[in-house]
Amino acid sequence: MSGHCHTGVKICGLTEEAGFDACVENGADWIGFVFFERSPRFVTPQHATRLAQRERGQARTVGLFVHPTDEDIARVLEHAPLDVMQIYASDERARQVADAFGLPVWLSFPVAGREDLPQSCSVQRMLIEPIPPKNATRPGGNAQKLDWSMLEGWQPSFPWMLAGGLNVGNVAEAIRRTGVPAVDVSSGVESAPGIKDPALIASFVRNARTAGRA
Ligand SMILES: O=C(O)c1ccccc1N[C@@H]1O[C@H](COP(=O)(O)O)[C@@H](O)[C@H]1O
Repeated sequence: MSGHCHTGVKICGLTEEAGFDACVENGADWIGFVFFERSPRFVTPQHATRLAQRERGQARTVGLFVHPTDEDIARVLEHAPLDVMQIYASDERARQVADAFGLPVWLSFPVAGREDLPQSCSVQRMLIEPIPPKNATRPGGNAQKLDWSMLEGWQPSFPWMLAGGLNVGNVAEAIRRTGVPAVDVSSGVESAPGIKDPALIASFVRNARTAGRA
């Protein structure tokens, strides 16, 4: 399944200038900053701001939060110019965050099977990804792939995005099989945890765009 003219691409977990610039040069739609201290991609709000102040092209910035308090979010927004907040939280808490901060919110939504897929979306977008492994130290960014067969024929009426274990070699197949309108990647475009590889970013964006047009 496909037929989209533009598959949205988010590159998540930028920590350094070369990776950030590669996102911009290759036309990524969203650039993600991880505000979760136990991640190898963690950045302070000040560091994210310094990166975001570089040329941003068409890209918008996404701040990733894991079960944040309002204070956690406010502390980041004091410095970092975010366009979107991606959060790991309950549906109700995500709605509260959207109301409190007036920014678009994407809700990370881990699923194990087709029966877990959301029926509705009370924020701006649902980010569908796998449930993390039992011993994982973070809820995402584990290079773990979802079983895409559960998404075949799924056509929700709300915006969604696919994350988890995507890379240069499999993103086109993921888009073709699921018809997903936007994809999100972190580990798959890295040379080491937290360090993005500009050449992999270029190939990932190109492969996603080509598949979306097919
Ligand atoms: O990237 C992280 O370190 C991270 C930490 C905590 C929560 C989420 C995190 N990443 C998100 O998970 C997806 C999938 O990552 P991957 O491509 O499988 O490595 C990533 O795009 C982030 O949105």
